This record gives sequence, C-alpha cells and structure tokens, in this order.
Amino acid sequence: METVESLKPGVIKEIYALIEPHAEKSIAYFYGRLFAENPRLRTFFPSSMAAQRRRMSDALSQITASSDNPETFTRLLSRLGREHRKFGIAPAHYDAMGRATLATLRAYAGESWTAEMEAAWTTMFDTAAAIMIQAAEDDAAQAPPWWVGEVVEHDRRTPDIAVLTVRPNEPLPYRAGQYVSVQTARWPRVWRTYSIANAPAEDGLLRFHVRALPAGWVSGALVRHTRAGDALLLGRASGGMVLDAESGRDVLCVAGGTGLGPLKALAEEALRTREDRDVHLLFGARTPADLYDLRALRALAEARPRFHVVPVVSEGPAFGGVRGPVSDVLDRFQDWTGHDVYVAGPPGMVSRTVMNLQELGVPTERIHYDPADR
Ligand SMILES: NC(=O)C1=CN([C@@H]2O[C@H](COP(=O)(O)OP(=O)(O)OC[C@H]3O[C@@H](n4cnc5c(N)ncnc54)[C@H](O)[C@@H]3O)[C@@H](O)[C@H]2O)C=CC1
Repeated sequence: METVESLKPGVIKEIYALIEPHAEKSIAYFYGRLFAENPRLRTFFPSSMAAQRRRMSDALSQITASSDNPETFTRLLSRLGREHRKFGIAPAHYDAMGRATLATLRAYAGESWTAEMEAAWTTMFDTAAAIMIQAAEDDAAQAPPWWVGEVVEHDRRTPDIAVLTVRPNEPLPYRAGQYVSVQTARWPRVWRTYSIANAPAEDGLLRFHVRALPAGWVSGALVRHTRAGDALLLGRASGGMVLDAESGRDVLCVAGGTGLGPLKALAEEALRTREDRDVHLLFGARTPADLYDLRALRALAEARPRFHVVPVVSEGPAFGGVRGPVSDVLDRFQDWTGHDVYVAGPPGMVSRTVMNLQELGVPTERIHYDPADR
C-alpha cells in the first residue's frame, strides 16, 4: 500500500498550479466525466452542484497544501472520510473518482502532463482514498452515518429568524461551539452546516439559530417551511471553536446576528465549567428588532451574575444602548487582553473583529473563530 511518506509534495503542487487557473471549469469537467461514466453516482449528489463544486475546490487546495506534512494530510483526509459517510460513499466509488480525476488532469494540463505527474497523482489519490476509507470504517464502529432529528419546537423570532429545537433519535456527541450538517426533506442531498446553540445537556436536545438568506435553500426551508414534528437529517459534529479546557481566563464572546448560536453554547459551557469567571457577550445586530434572543440571554444573565450581556445595534439611530458595528465597539469597555475571545458572525464582521482585537493587544492564540468556508 502507498504510504503518506511516499507522497511527492513538490510534484503535487506543480500539478495544482497547472490546474488552479482553470479550477472552476476543471471541477465541472470532473463531475461531468464522473457522472457520464458512472450514471448511478449522480443520485448521491443534489440537483444543483454549485456548493459541491466549491467544496471540492476547497478540499483540493487543502489536500495539496498539506501534502508535505504527513500528520496534517492524515488528519484532513480522516476527517473527510468520516464526513463523507453521510453521503453514502462506499469504498468502490473511490476507483471511479480516481479515474475521473486523472482524466480531468490530463485534459487540463495538456502537454505539460508528464509520466512523473501521473505517478505522483496516482500515489496521492490512492493514499488519500485509503485513509478516507479506513477513517470511515473506524467511525462506523462508533457512530451512525447520520442522525434523524425531530423538530420539537419551531420558534419564529423575526420574519427571517427561527430558533429550532431538535431531538436526535440517539445521542449526538458534540462540544459547545461545534456545528453539524443539516438536510431537510425539502432539499434532498443538500447539506448545510449550522452551529449548535446550546451546550450539551442531559435531555440531548439541540438548538439552532437560523436566518433565512435570500439564496439559502436550506435556511429558507428551516425558517419558513419547517414545523414541530418534522424530521431533519443531522451529520456528525465538527469544528475547532471550543473552550480551552486548561484555561481559567475570563471569556469574551463577540456575536454578529445568528453568529450568536455557537457563542451562546460556549457561554453556557464556560459558566458551567467554572463558576469563578466572568463571561461577557457582545450581541451585535443591525436593528433592535434583530436582537432576536435578547430576552433569553437576559434571563440567563439574571440567573448567573457573572454573565454580562451587551446588545449592540449598528443601524438603529433611536436605540438607547451601545451603537455601531459590534466589531468596532470593543474599545469602549474594559481591557480584553487577559481574556479568551470567541467570535462568530458574518465573515466581514469576524475578520474586522479579529483585526481590532489584535490592535487592542489580545494575543492571536487566544482569539477563536471558525473559518469562513467551513
Ligand atoms: N460559527 C460561526 O462562525 C457562525 C457564523 N454564522 C454566520 O453569521 C452570519 C449571521 O448573519 P446575520 O444574522 O444576517 O448578521 P447581520 O448581517 O444581521 O449582521 C450582524 C452584525 O454584524 C455586523 N456586521 C455585518 N457585516 C459586517 C462587516 N462587514 N463588518 C463589521 N460588522 C459587520 C452588523 O453591524 C451587525 O452588528 C451569517 O453569515 C452566518 O453564516 C452563523 C452561525 C455560526
């Protein structure tokens, strides 16, 4: 069997550089080729392939970048292997995918394609497939490929935002701050990730804060077309924005809109694990009406005196509280340099908040957030 040590990262990166300028077209060609040769594989994918093509492109760039680091490469491919279980991918499908990737590379690299590249790519693909298959097999001994969740409550907080409470058919293990993939009956095979908005609890219930986006198939279905009693499919939990268990530092959470979800879970967990620390939550919204969870947060703050909630509104001139983009008001409070900081919200808000925190002297390693393309 090929091993991670036999990868040729230099050649893999050369191949990637040849293909990258044609990334979009070559990925469309890859799926076209895959489905033409294996029509049954088409049924594993949603009718619109746009998101899938984006995911494939991200995965390729990450795999290429990690090909010179066996540990990162193995960790990445193992995660992909586990995550692909929910798509119903079986070991036999990897051969078909391997053939389609090679055909794509030959077509797009043209005359630059060499025998050395063909060998390096084949080794890389076989190694990657072996790691994915093994990780999926190991995972199958511990967890189902997906969970069925029953919506037990659907609370429409604003015309665009709903808070869903979901009961999985069996315990779904996760850590506060993590997210899961969700599929609705309305859009078969379309999976989107949503952060779990509560810390793990004995009743096993999961809460999700969802805003219906104009082009959001799944978010629109979850907010507007889902009722108590409906079933959802849920994938395994992932994500690295979790509490630093070793740290006793105070915690600052900076939330933009429904980015509040994972931060509420983290705040609950932080308060539960150490009663002697302060947890500040800045909850940013565009208008006062968008502060969709303020009542629940205030109730929590009343029960937990060391929990401090500050609503921040960016487009409400009449709002009596703190006004401005939540990313830009951090210097109006106390010194945050001794805090663990967690940030979630729109990508622009997250990057601006991180930049401002760094300028205020918060060490980078204490600022936690999810990548925008999770
Ligand atoms: N784990 C995570 O990181 C999670 C992220 N999200 C993301 O959070 C976002 C929530 O969206 P909405 O509720 O529509 O938020 P929104 O667009 O209503 O904005 C919320 C807050 O962020 C500020 N803001 C928005 N864009 C900004 C920018 N470019 N620079 C500085 N501040 C900015 C607004 O002023 C407001 O205070 C979605 O993009 C969603 O994908 C949601 C859940 C979890």
